[in-house]
Amino acid sequence: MSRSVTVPVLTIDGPSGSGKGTISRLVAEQLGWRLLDSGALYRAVGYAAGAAGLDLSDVEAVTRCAQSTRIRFQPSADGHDTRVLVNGHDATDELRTETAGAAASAIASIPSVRQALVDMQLGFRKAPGLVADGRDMGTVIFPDAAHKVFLTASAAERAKRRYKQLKEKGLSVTLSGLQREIEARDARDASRAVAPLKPAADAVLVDTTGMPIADVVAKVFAVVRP
Ligand SMILES: Nc1ncnc2c1ncn2[C@@H]1O[C@H](COP(=O)(O)OP(=O)(O)O)[C@@H](O)[C@H]1O
Ligand SMILES: Nc1ccn([C@H]2C[C@H](O)[C@@H](COP(=O)(O)OP(=O)(O)O)O2)c(=O)n1
Repeated sequence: MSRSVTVPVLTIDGPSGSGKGTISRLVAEQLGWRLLDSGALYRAVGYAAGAAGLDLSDVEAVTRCAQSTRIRFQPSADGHDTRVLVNGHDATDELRTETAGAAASAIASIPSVRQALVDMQLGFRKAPGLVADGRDMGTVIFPDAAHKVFLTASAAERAKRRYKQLKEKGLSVTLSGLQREIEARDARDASRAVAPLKPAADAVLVDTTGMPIADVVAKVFAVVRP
């Protein structure tokens, strides 16, 4: 058995806007564990492919892009958030847009792109533990994780959360447009042949509709420290 397998992992999967990023960050802080934002990797590849002018359906070109894109997570100067550097460029703000989410979802349906990102994701598993946020953390990347959670919320609530979040960032979005985009992205993520969005058989399902963030954190924390 390799050493990394003994490092505990909490996987947090779920659809867009279910709270994965928020809850993962808070629970990782409480546990003192590392954090893997796997969605940022797919967003970074989608962004790099777009910046290089690639056709996102060109499987070979996008796969080469996934294999060669340098992605680095770095604490911001004030230490309050994490910046994502893509080939040396701070692309954090561009990566959070719904356009970047849609590009990520498109390239994430290519099996060889997913394969290209496996080792990088496994490399985050280091002591004292890892909280891994994504779509296939509990099913494909860390199937042996001791703790698995699948977060959900109604599509209407997830769209409202995303609307508020993007508005606060000064982006021009509409609630109805966002709900359509989120539902289209979830449908694509859930229906793809490889590593579709679905709960692991041994995941604890948490419906966060109407549930305050602190309550979700407490519920997820209790999965690891009952
Ligand atoms: N339980 C909750 N109640 C209200 N707002 C939430 C809740 N969980 C997350 N949010 C907010 O919703 C937005 C999207 O959450 P995020 O963690 O980015 O979701 P995901 O990573 O699943 O896409 C953020 O602005 C976050 O603060
Ligand atoms: N483990 C993962 C993480 C993300 N993806 C794909 C599918 C998602 O629609 C996009 C963006 O993921 P991300 O978690 O950043 O998106 P949300 O914050 O949930 O809206 O990437 C994936 O296929 N597998």
